Amino acid sequence: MARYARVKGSIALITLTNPPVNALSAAVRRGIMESVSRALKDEQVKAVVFCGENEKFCGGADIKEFSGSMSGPPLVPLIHSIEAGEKPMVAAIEGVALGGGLELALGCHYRVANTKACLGLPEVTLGLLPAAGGTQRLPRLIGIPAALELITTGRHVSAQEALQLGIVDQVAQGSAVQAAMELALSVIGQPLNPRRLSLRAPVWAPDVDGVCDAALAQVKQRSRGAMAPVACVQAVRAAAMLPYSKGMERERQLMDTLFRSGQAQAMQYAFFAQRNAGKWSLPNGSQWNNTRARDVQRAGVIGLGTMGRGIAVSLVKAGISVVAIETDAKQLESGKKAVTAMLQRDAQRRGVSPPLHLLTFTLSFHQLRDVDLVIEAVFEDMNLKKRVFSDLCKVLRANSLICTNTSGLNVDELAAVTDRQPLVVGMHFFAPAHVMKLLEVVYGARSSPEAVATAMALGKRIEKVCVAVGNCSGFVGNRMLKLYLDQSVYMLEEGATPEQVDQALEEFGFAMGIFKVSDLSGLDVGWRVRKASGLIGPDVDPVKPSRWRLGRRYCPLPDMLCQQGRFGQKTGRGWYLYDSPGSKEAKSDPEIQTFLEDYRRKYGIIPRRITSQEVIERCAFALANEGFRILEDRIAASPEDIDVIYLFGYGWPRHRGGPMFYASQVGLSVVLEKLEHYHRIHPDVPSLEPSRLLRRLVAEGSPPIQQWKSHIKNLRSHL
Ligand SMILES: CCCCCCCCCCCCC[C@H](O)CC(=O)SCCNC(=O)CCNC(=O)[C@H](O)C(C)(C)COP(=O)(O)OP(=O)(O)OC[C@H]1O[C@@H](n2cnc3c(N)ncnc32)[C@H](O)[C@@H]1OP(=O)(O)O
Repeated sequence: MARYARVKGSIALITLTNPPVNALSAAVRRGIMESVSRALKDEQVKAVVFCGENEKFCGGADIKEFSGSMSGPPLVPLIHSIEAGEKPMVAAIEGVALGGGLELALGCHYRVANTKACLGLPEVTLGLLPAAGGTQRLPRLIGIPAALELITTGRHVSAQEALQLGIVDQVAQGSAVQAAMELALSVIGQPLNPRRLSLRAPVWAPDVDGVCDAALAQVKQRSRGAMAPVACVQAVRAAAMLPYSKGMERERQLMDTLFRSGQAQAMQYAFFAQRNAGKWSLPNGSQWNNTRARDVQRAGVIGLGTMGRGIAVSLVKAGISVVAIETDAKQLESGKKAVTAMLQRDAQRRGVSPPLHLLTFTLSFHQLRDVDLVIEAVFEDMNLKKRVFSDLCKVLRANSLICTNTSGLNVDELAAVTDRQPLVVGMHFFAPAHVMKLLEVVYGARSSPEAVATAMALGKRIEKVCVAVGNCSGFVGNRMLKLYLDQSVYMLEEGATPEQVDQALEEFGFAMGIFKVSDLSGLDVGWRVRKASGLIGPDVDPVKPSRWRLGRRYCPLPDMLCQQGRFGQKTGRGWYLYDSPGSKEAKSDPEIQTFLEDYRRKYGIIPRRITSQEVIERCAFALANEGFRILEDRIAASPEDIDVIYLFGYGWPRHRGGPMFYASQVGLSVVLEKLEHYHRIHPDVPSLEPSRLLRRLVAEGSPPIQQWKSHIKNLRSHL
């Protein structure tokens, strides 16, 4: 899996051949080893150039191999043999040089990239560190601070930035391979020791300890509880303090620990889950590779509130013309100002001009007559949305798609008011829509595969991580979220404080606890939904609202907060206190403590101590349990899809893989036992009753998550 050729008389060209990204599988490593040895032996060969097939240098180690028993020549000695070779070795970097790919290039004596190349050490995003010498060679090449930044973030850099940092020696306008061969010819006979990074002394920098300590504090704050960023700092610190061979030992020890950690498994699972989500399938057998998406050149966006603005920005940035509609001139004007400002800020950051010519702002539905697709983003009200949908049918071309950005309303009910049910799908964006990566594409009972394919392709084009899901109340993400929120507020009733619950969740790895997130999103949003669904009405006692509604336990605490005008950050008060409306720093509010104590007294609840373990178990297992029900109901095609939704839409920590992966990692029988335990204590919370699928999987011997899909297929007929 490496091709050897002699070119220009004296150059050995070694081409890595393992499409699509020339990952360093055992076969590729063997191919490189044999080719290097051949080049070193061949007296005609005076220099060696490495490149990758299809203009992609190398995407790094083959991640799939990490989950099996690794065989073939190990990478570290292989790269060492390249560096130690007595002929100049030049890396010709086109496309990507990532992870082990860049480490291979760092083992070469020279590096040439073409203008489109991108380079990086993204191992940290897989729960690992660059363990083929990357943590020792890169600091010796570009210094401690720059290496720390690249290794702890896993950021990709352009060829131009790589040149400025000193990672590459040259950027070629055309072919990097041609340029590398010319460079190779020009350096024949020159001493190689100064080019061998491993021979360089540890890197001196003023106050190395201080720099590393600051980096450590930063990574701990940024990725709570994640081991890999911490290990990356420790390995780079070793490059500053120790000779190369000792630094390599440290790199290896740290990698061993990470490699065996559940976190690395979780993050590698997340890597593949994200890519598999794009390979959607519908219950009728239509799927990503047998359905054609339609081309979308022009789109309409109805409603320029927070969501509509973000959606319009995302579309325009991808080069799609947008007709943006509002019903009232004042709202249209303020929407126009906001969208324009967002595009201008983005363009300024990227040093380009804002694509404002792609935007039309109008009050008239008639301007939509030529669009290929419309995304409705009006207020979350079924009747209003139905009116918009039937109005759209009067002006749209017969073959234009209608998409709704509802966060949980019935897509079939909306489709039923149109003249084109097959062309109606949900596109559930997350706020702010131009920032958040997740898009749930919701297919209804009558949505055509073509409509789903079109929404998925459009989502990909605007750089979203898209997951196709079935139609049910709340779809996947919000259906599960409801139960997570329920558990959180029940724990407040039972004795916890918002601070305790949030702290437990943040220690688990969430960037923000659930109560801080609720304050950020606005408590009035859920209040309105509960009113619309009939959970709150005139028959509810305003003094002592019932804790039992629609046949199950109900916690009125969030409603009571809203009645006090505590809507969260926007009103300066919610579960926490803020200095002023709109400010972001959450402070404990003694009034909330008193409010909770009064509440418990009123209902005769004796508060008890709730541990962090209970918080995590009740929240995470309630989520996973509903995930199992979602799989039973065929609303999600796989546990991976559910996990991707939680990773990209709900801040689930990546080093925990997602709620379904977490359940598999904890052990399905443990999850089952815990749910049985909590359901016994809280029989009035039906969602804690273990799902049938969970019971079945445990009965089947708790297969690994990768096998659930086939078990679900077999089990479904028995359920
Ligand atoms: C028992 C104890 C032992 C402990 C000690 C062990 C020590 C072992 C020493 C190991 C040495 C370490 C070496 C190194 O430091 C480690 C690494 O290199 S880890 C890998 C680092 N590389 C990456 O993280 C890059 C990952 N890939 C990407 O970011 C992107 O794929 C891309 C390269 C930017 C391309 O993006 P796109 O064009 O958008 O394409 P896709 O992302 O859709 O990918 C296409 C296709 O390729 C598959 N793929 C991509 N990269 C890899 C890879 N590195 N390995 C395997 N497969 C890869 C991807 O899954 C897609 O597959 P498909 O979905 O099409 O099937």
